[in-house]
Amino acid sequence: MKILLVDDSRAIAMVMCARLESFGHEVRHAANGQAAIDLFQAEAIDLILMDIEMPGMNGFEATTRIRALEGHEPWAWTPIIFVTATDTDSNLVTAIEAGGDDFISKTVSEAVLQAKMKAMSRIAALRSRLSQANRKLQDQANRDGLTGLLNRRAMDLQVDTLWEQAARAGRPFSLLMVDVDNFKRYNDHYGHLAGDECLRAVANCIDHCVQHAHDDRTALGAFAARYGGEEFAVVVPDAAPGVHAGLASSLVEAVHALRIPHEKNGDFGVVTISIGGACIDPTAGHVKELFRQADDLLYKAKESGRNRAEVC
Ligand SMILES: Nc1nc2c(ncn2[C@@H]2O[C@H](COP(=O)(O)OP(=O)(O)OP(=O)(O)O)[C@@H](O)[C@H]2O)c(=O)[nH]1
Repeated sequence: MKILLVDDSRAIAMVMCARLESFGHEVRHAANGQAAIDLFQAEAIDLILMDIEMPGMNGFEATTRIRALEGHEPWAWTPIIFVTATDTDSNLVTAIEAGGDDFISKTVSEAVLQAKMKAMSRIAALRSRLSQANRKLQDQANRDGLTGLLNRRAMDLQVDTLWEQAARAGRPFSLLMVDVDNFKRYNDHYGHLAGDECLRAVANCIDHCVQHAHDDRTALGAFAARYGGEEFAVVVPDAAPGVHAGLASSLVEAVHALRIPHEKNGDFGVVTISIGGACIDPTAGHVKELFRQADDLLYKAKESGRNRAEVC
């Protein structure tokens, strides 16, 4: 384990370091609370042994601050054991209240010190596995099972946040509604499984283009989501004028260029998409208005012959 030892006494720290290193641990030493926080932020620490009385920031305050830092990351938790010369009841209570997990005396025997750390590292490992599993679950809950894009629920949540940010910054907000053309006929002709495969390929193509626009900074922060069925949404939260129109055209071209056969898609002969795109000033309208405008324009793109984008 990488252990952060926080103690203002150089002599005690040297003895402790030697003991811990003899158990096979890697030790970092901080001489006060602030130095401990700096080291905690700079390195991946597995366990903290925290002194209480120190000049400047004491161990209780350092612990409270470390817990606050961990609060920004769901499920983050580093075991903190207070090590003190005065193991009074009130010190113990304050230590636990500050976010500490255990309390040992500076004169603790080697066997007890080693056993305590073993127990804490076991809990920390369990917690870390739980945290990974939760992150994975959270990610799965946000993704559409077929295409791997963000699902509608996750998109709605992101749009709410990004919309408010754009309103505060006075930036325009764009949305593209993307729909696969004559997709019912595709399913009817090639079968539902082939339809699934086709949706995956189209989603992948859209995602790739949008990611590219994000990476080359023409549409920073843009992302694609599966809106439902054979419909996708592309959110462009920070677009310079005309960016959403350019992105819409490139999506139409890119999906056409996939050349996925679709005999029942009019004269096109391949899978195509239609797009309705809108851009509005968030301070002057409601997000529902953005979706309504994009939907109306998607309808217009369908009416005008499909395989095209209608954008305002
Ligand atoms: N294979 C497959 N089909 C889906 C999925 N979700 C929706 N669909 C199908 O998508 C089709 C959409 O049909 P419509 O809404 O009539 O639209 P369309 O045939 O694409 O016609 P236009 O939009 O007017 O070009 C329906 O047949 C749905 O069953 C899916 O996950 N997999």
